[in-house]
Amino acid sequence: MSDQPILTATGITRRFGGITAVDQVNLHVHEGEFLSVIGPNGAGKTTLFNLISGQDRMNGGTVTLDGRDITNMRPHKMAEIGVARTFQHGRVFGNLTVMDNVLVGCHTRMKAARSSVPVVAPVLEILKALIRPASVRAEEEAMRAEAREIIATFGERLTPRIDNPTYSLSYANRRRVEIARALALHPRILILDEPTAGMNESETAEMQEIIAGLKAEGRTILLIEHKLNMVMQLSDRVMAMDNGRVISEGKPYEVRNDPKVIEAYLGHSTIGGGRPASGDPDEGSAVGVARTRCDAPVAGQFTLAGGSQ
Ligand SMILES: Nc1ncnc2c1ncn2[C@@H]1O[C@H](COP(=O)(O)OP(=O)(O)OP(=O)(O)O)[C@@H](O)[C@H]1O
Repeated sequence: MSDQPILTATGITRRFGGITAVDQVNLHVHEGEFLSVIGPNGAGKTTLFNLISGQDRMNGGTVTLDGRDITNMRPHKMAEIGVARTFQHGRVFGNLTVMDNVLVGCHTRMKAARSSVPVVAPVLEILKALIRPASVRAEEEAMRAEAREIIATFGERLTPRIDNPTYSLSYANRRRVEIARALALHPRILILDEPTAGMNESETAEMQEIIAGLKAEGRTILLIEHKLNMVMQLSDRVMAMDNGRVISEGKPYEVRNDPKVIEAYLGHSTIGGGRPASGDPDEGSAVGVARTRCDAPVAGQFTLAGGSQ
């Protein structure tokens, strides 16, 4: 792992009306590091990832990638420079085939490498598409070969369905396609938002194996995940959030055993989501909405997940 972080987020803040969903959060990830972000529902994890990857605009703070300021950069530009992400509920192009979804990732990468001279570059692109010289055909074939290789990472789940439209796939398979498309970007950093949400036990185990494989390749990965066993096994470092703030950070077992983290999962009975913008912690309760914790870790998972290393 290198000394310099690839990605650094400093003082990230996002308010929604009176709620501070992400409050002065600092985060850094080193090359080849696997960082997981955990926390109860409404802690601000997805909002934080949305801000880092350009899906949402922050009220304050900065993000740098390889030292370059990418604060509030548009998502397609983020993708071009190697910030690839998947979404909590999975997003694929339903009418495109598995292959074409993955090719979208490849094309984004190629586009980033091409000239962006106004007028001239688009005209050249159109001419090449019409004439299709040998170099273009070779490039397309190379991209298809690469896409097939990436799809093969998911074994027999996707390869037999490579020419099927993704709307016809199972939910789990659509999530696999989403990761395949992200990998086609050759990302500097791969951001996974609950990649196993809605999956059964065996699908979860399979996905964990694939993510472990990506980690073994030395990829830099940011993960949000409620399944703590998975977090414990995959992560180099864990950051726990609650009410928009980082409440604990460190080795997986340190964070898991941190009383503040246990309290965050067990101690709250009400939620307004983020910490009230006024800073008054009692105001959150005033919203008076029951905390939805359908897939949040429960007490048992803290003790089940590997004792007290
Ligand atoms: N677009 C939005 N408009 C208003 N409030 C929002 C918006 N997005 C998020 N929030 C609020 O911000 C807070 C943090 O939400 P966020 O989805 O980031 O939490 P989370 O930790 O990812 O939760 P979960 O684990 O349930 O996905 C919540 O109170 C949520 O209701």
